[in-house]
Amino acid sequence: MPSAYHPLTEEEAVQYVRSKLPGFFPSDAQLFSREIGDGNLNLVFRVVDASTGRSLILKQALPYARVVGESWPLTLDRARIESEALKVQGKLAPGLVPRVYHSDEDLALTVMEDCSDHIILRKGLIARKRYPRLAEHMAEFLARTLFFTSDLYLSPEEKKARVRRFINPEMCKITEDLVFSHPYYDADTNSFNPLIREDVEAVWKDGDLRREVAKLKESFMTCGQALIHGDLHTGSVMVTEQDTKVIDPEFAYYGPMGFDVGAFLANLFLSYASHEGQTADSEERAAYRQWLLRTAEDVWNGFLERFCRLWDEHVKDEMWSAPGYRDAYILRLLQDSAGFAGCKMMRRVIGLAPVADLETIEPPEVRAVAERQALRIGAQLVLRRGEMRCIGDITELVRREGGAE
Ligand SMILES: Nc1ncnc2c1ncn2[C@@H]1O[C@H](COP(=O)(O)OP(=O)(O)O)[C@@H](O)[C@H]1O
Ligand SMILES: CSC[C@H]1O[C@H](OP(=O)(O)O)[C@H](O)[C@@H]1O
Repeated sequence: MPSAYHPLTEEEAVQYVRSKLPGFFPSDAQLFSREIGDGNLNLVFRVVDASTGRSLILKQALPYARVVGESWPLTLDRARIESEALKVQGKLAPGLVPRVYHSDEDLALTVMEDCSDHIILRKGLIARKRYPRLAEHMAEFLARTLFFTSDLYLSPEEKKARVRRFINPEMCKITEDLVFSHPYYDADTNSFNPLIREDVEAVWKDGDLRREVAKLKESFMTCGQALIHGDLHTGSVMVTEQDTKVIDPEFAYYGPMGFDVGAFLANLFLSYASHEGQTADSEERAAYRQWLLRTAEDVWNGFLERFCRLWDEHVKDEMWSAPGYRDAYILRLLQDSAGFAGCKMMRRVIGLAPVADLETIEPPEVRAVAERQALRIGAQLVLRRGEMRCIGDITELVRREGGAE
């Protein structure tokens, strides 16, 4: 750990900002600081000038996982990765991530644009809000960040230099454990609704499912296709009706593109399952579920259109231009996305770090209905990913497996 490192207090966050970003606030401004972090890992301070309302976010990594405590030590290098990834993404997808004002490797922190006029997408989805521009923005973010960081665009030398910069072994290990291993056996970290124990035990005994998840785990560990966000769930996206910001890329590394696409789709499908479990008016609930699936389709179709356009404009390598290669690449990406989406759904039902979409459903009997749906959808996405030919096949599967029991 760098000797200068210590976790800041709210007061120290103010002093830090005054000394390192002297022009940001007037020197006589009265600054207020509050720690607002609600994620699993880090401190997040919001510093505000009360008289003008001008503000910023200072995010600092702790040397352990906040959600567990000091017994789970964690690399501070994730703050460097997050800062660098935000800068790369900000260049490739301008306006779709918070601007970085300042980074400090010794204190493991990033000072960035305050997006507090946005809300965390997961909260919006729980409240059944619709976001008309979300699909377009996510399609743009995914297409541009994945295409321009891959071998399709970069020279082999530049690509490998970037792979080196974004080696992120400790954060990848968390995903390898929590997404691809622990949910598939009786691991200590698992935590699930006791009412679905039979369904969870069926997952643990399902040899076909475990074999297919093992293949996806191998792909996560070995396929360095592009600089991926690495944790693109709906808690990592902040929204207004008109705007979208992707935050929190501390899990970024060179991995399979389908892991990002799949993560986002998975969280729309988790929301889909969660609205089955709610007790609100059924017509409104059904209409909202349709909006979620339409959004998933629009994300993929928007992504596909942009990705193909970028391919046609920028791909120069003789071999990447071989007949049928682009279509084969995209089909594999769709099928990978389906498989990764399945894993990301099952981990949120069985493993550590559940999602509020499901966790907040009361009583537990109603929650269990939604959780079983999520498990069924997740398992079928993994098992049948090779049959998926277009996004409609995926949403059809979600509709079928997400029906009443
Ligand atoms: N740039 C930002 N602007 C406004 N709020 C933010 C910003 N970054 C993070 N937050 C708030 O802090 C919370 C935790 O941030 P996040 O980056 O997800 O932390 P963690 O890595 O611990 O999960 C978010 O849910 C959001 O409420
Ligand atoms: C102990 S880390 C668990 C879990 O938390 C991360 O999410 P976030 O930082 O957005 O809260 C990530 O999904 C990890 O798998």
